[in-house]
Amino acid sequence: MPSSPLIPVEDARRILLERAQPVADAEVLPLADAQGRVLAEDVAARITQPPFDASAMDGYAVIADDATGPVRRLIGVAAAGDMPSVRVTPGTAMRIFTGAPIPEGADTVVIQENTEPAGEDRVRLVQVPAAGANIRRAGQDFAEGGLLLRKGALLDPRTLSLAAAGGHGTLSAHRRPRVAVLATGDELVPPGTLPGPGQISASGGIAIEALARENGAEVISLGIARDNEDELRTAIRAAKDADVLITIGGASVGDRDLIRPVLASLGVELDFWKIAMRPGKPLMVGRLGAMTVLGLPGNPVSSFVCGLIFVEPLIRRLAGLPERKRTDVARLGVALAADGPRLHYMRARFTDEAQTVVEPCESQDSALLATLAEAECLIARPPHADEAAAGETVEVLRLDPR
Ligand SMILES: Nc1nc2c(c(=O)[nH]1)N[C@H]1C(S)=C(S)[C@@H](COP(=O)(O)OP(=O)(O)OC[C@H]3O[C@@H](n4cnc5c(N)ncnc54)[C@H](O)[C@@H]3O)O[C@H]1N2
Ligand code: MOO
Repeated sequence: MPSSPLIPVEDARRILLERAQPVADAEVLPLADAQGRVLAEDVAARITQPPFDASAMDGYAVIADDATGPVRRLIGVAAAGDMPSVRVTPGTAMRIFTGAPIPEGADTVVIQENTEPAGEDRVRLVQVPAAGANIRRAGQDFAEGGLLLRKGALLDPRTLSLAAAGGHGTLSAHRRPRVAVLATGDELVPPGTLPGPGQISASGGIAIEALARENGAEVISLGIARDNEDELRTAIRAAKDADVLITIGGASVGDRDLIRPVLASLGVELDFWKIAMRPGKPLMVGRLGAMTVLGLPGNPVSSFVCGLIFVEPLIRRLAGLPERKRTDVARLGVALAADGPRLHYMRARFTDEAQTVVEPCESQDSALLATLAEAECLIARPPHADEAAAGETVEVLRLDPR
């Protein structure tokens, strides 16, 4: 049976990504639940921060240019949470703590290390800084009504903290893209179930689900379906609310590779099937209404590499997140043979501390997960690349971008 032409990886990515529109729906969420999401609208400060002139240090609030001399009479204590009611006048000082409002009249704070006791209710100022020192001015951070965060901002620890400081307990964030994942194959048993004769553990789904979550998706796990058209159709129908359906396995040309006919029977329009990529050749991409459908190959390294190259950027686009930069360059520690017609992603490790020299793992068989787990990057060998000598520069994809 003749094989269909393989489409280049870059063309396949373009076709997949140019159609993907960020999820428009938004929901109002408590700050903690909004983590990792993208802000759906501009956010203005509800309050001014700091709300009052506040001391930045523990010490004494005084008048800097006070001609009465270094010894000041103590007139009270200002602690964080208090509003001091007494005014600092020439010759006086108020004990003050970090975060407390500056009392009226005072214009500087002398840190306590630069003072010493001078009898009952008196303090000697050993060194007085210029007026304004150690004071955080009201509104220095932001002012009520000012723009705090722009629509599209990633809600991460820093932006969540800023929103909280600005008086927000909830934020309007975009819904996470919903990604349904279905593993297929009569031979698969769920992780944790010991395989019987002829069976293997379904390891591919957990990787794709984890990768999807890591990139901002909500995962709908559809479990494992047998190689049976009716069972596959029923499982796939359960993905009807998903933005993306990912199947694993059954993508190739064997008699039990049923994904393509099953997707077609459900009305999925295929954009392409089979790409010039190794591993990952049998990848198929299509659409069912607004849902993007990806049929990943079954070999777990193949499905994972397809996950990195296609699933990750797709989900990030849908989630409104910027592309994750994985590409880098490194020098080869060993020579490589010429490449075949497919872009070859070779599991590899860096051999130096600085991660500038790379060597491929010994076996590149796409069923071997131990080499995937120990790999640090994938060497990307372009289709038909000539032999490469040790020392040549190659493109790599970092598995854990730094
Ligand atoms: N005659 C040809 N045979 C194959 C070709 C080809 O072009 N011509 N392509 C090969 C390539 S490349 C790949 S990749 C595989 C992919 O095939 P399928 O997508 O149909 O995958 P399966 O046959 O269902 O499974 C392949 C392999 O992976 C195991 N598997 C399946 N699902 C999982 C899972 N969730 N977790 C772990 N392992 C899984 C399955 O047991 C098989 O061992 O086809 C080649 N064949
Ligand atoms: O392309 Mo398959 O994914 O080589 O193993």
